[in-house]
Amino acid sequence: MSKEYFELKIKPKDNYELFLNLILSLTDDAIEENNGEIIVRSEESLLDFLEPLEKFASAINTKCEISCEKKESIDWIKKYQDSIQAVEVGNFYIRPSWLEPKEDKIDILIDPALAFGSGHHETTSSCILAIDEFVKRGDELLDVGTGSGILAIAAAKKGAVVDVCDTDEICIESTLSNFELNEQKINNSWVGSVGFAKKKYSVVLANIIADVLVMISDDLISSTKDGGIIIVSGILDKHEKRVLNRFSKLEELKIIHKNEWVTMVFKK
Ligand SMILES: C[S@@+](CC[C@H](N)C(=O)[O-])C[C@H]1O[C@@H](n2cnc3c(N)ncnc32)[C@H](O)[C@@H]1O
Repeated sequence: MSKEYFELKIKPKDNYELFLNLILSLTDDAIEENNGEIIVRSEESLLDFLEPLEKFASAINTKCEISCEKKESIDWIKKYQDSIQAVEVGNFYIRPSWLEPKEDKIDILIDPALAFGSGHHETTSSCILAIDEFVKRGDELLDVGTGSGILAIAAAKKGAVVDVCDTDEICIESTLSNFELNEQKINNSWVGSVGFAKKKYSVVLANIIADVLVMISDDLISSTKDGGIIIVSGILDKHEKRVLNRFSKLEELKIIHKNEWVTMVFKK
């Protein structure tokens, strides 16, 4: 991509069609028409157009504003990519594929997409810290509301055997492709919630809003093995007590507060 381009602007008082036809006959570059103004942009110089256009305007006795400016090109893709930052959470480094991995960190690749879960949100990063602390090699784990699959990928990288579910089909598609991108294996996945689980897990994760957690709390508990771990997040602190009440029969292992968000870890 060239660093500069030329922008030619022609705004005739009248005889607009005559100017437009002339421009169309002079250039193959794309032409923008905007409120009676004709704009041509090109990486080639358009300065040579100035004189003929001025002569044409005078020949047909039409007032016309004509200008040609050299402008700096903007690499929009690079600008967009620069706006997406990698994020470091405990031992994990979560990055888009155009950034380099970080030495001594567990690498997670997530490219921006429609599904939630880039690692930047407080709830996701708190869950990752909880996974780092409580998930062990060989754990059988269910990630409920997997979104981009980021938490399940973190758990798989710690050696867990992971199942995922989400009520949104796009999230399951996104999770499957992110598992491939991260060269990780997924054991099972389904569109739907924890109610469709066919076995009990040693770890059950759910980063969903408080109202949904309250609604599915019995299913989350019954899908967890005795002695297993439940990690729930997505809870605004004003709903903390309400969610805690639903898990009050379990042992409370850890409560993580990050800004106004709460993450809870229980043992069944
Ligand atoms: C906040 S996102 C969490 C994404 C990812 N796990 C993370 O931690 O970044 C919540 C996800 O839960 C899904 N979801 C909402 N209600 C659900 C339910 N009842 N059962 C399963 N998934 C649900 C949404 O589609 C969304 O993908």
